[in-house]
Amino acid sequence: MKDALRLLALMRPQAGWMALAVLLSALATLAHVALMATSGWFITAMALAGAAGASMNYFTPAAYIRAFALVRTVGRYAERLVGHEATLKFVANLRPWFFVRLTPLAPAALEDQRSGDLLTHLKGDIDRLEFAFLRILSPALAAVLVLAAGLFVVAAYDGAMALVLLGTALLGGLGLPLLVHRLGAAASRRVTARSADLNVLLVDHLDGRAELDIYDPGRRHRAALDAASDGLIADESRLAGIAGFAGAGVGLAAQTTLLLVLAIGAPRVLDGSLPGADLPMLALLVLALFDAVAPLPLAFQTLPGTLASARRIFALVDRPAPVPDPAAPKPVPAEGALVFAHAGFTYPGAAAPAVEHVDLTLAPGRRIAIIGPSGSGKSSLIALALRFRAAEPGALAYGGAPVEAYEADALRQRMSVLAQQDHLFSATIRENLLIAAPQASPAEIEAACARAGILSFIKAQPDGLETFIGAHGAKISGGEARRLGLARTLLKEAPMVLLDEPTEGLDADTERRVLDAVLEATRARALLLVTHRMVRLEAMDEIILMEAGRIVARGPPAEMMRHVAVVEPEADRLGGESA
Ligand SMILES: Nc1ncnc2c1ncn2[C@@H]1O[C@H](COP(=O)(O)OP(=O)(O)OP(=O)(O)O)[C@@H](O)[C@H]1O
Repeated sequence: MKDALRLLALMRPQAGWMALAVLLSALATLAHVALMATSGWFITAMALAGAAGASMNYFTPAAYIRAFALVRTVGRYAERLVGHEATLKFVANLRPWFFVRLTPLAPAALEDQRSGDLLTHLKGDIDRLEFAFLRILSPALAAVLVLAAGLFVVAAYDGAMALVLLGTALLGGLGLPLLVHRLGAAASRRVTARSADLNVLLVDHLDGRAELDIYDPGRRHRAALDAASDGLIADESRLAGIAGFAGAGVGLAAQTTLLLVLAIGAPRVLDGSLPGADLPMLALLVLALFDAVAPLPLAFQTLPGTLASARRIFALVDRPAPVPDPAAPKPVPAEGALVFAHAGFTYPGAAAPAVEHVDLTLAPGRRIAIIGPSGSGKSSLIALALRFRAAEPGALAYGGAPVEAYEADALRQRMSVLAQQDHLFSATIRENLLIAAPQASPAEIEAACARAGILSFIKAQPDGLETFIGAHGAKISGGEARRLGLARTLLKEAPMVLLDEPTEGLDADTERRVLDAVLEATRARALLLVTHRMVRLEAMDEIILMEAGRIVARGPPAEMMRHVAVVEPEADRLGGESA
């Protein structure tokens, strides 16, 4: 119920359009009902007049019939137009509403999302919410209006007929939908959950198809995918069966009403208390009224799945942002020192802190290398710098003010970052580069690519910068992808450059050349270099050695190289377990 009310509240800005759509829908259906009733009356009256040899004015009823037909057609058209306008306006608000709430959650609060889950939220769940008005709310409200008007008219002719209509309309319009809801609620909710599960399995299956070929010859993953698909098909078949049963039920209710109206009206026609032409009019009127009832079972059937989608969406957007932005953010200074003051951080649910008591100042022009074994907290420091995570305990400051005083996105504009798992888009090399600097000139692009050691590769491609690199850079090698990511990082003119393992996957020669170029390109900027590899560290101002989240040693290169040599005789293998 809470979810339904919240969904209705989301629709409130479009309430005017939606009310108009409901009114037009009711008007079009009522015009249809009136058309049927008048036609029934007219044909019978003409037949009776003909049989009696009397003459009658057929201009007026014919004019009514034309008018009702016109109103029905124009009404339906206008109802579709206004209904879809209302839905489109709702959609136009709903998607940004979702994105605005989703963006601050990324990446920290979305880590537990399964691959493909977000896609399901965006596609299946949001789509279901979009149609909540057209498929559920509008038919239900229009049916109430149409049936109330129909009952009023029928009651004016015959109370018993009105009671019959009330009973069968309640059966067909409420009893049957409730039964459909009861029979199909679990399946409808399962369809929502199973579509999500199927998407997750499918995305995993496609992403990991090479690993599955190697490690899953028994095709267990494929079997799970098939089982999920079969489950979904079974539920959808069940819902289709129930929908068919409901359609037949509404038809039965309509025909039964027709028969009962005839049974009640026939004696009255015979005793002269009801004009002969009025009986077919009433019979066709009640029959046509069931047009308003027909969509209700499906609306009730759709309801649980729609509410399940609403619940999934609300559960996601209600997650607290890991690092909320301030209400009145300060402008971020163009340059400044990034200071970690006794900073610590523990991942939710983790037994031990990933970062503990870190003091560090990354001032303009300063170069700091962070080294340490795998899992020692190096990347977590970068996550703190980027405000993807908030330090607790301790604090971070930039330009003299706590980082919490700034909007996180604005602060990130001062940084250029090569993440450990840098994302390459399914796009061309040029498009991937321009994400960092949309205005970059061809000369700047070329310079960044040359520094990252990827220029000759790009030039060797038949399509050059227009080469399409595939999903996650699947069409280029790991080392090429790393260098492309680095070129993108160097293209952005930010005062702070944070590089997490920039030369991972490069051979020793290329590594040295690339690092020299990086050091040259970032000469006037602040550089934080996270690395396992002891290459060109002599060019750093400070080297920090981390272990288990703590800084265990720090100092200028000459001193630290000796220290590292003691800590780790094979310095190039700092990532090993023994470090
Ligand atoms: N998103 C996360 N959720 C929970 N724990 C995490 C998460 N990311 C990292 N950790 C844990 O935090 C600790 C520090 O990880 P971090 O990635 O900062 O280490 P690292 O020094 O960068 O390692 P590597 O050199 O292997 O990249 C590790 O124990 C790791 O398992």
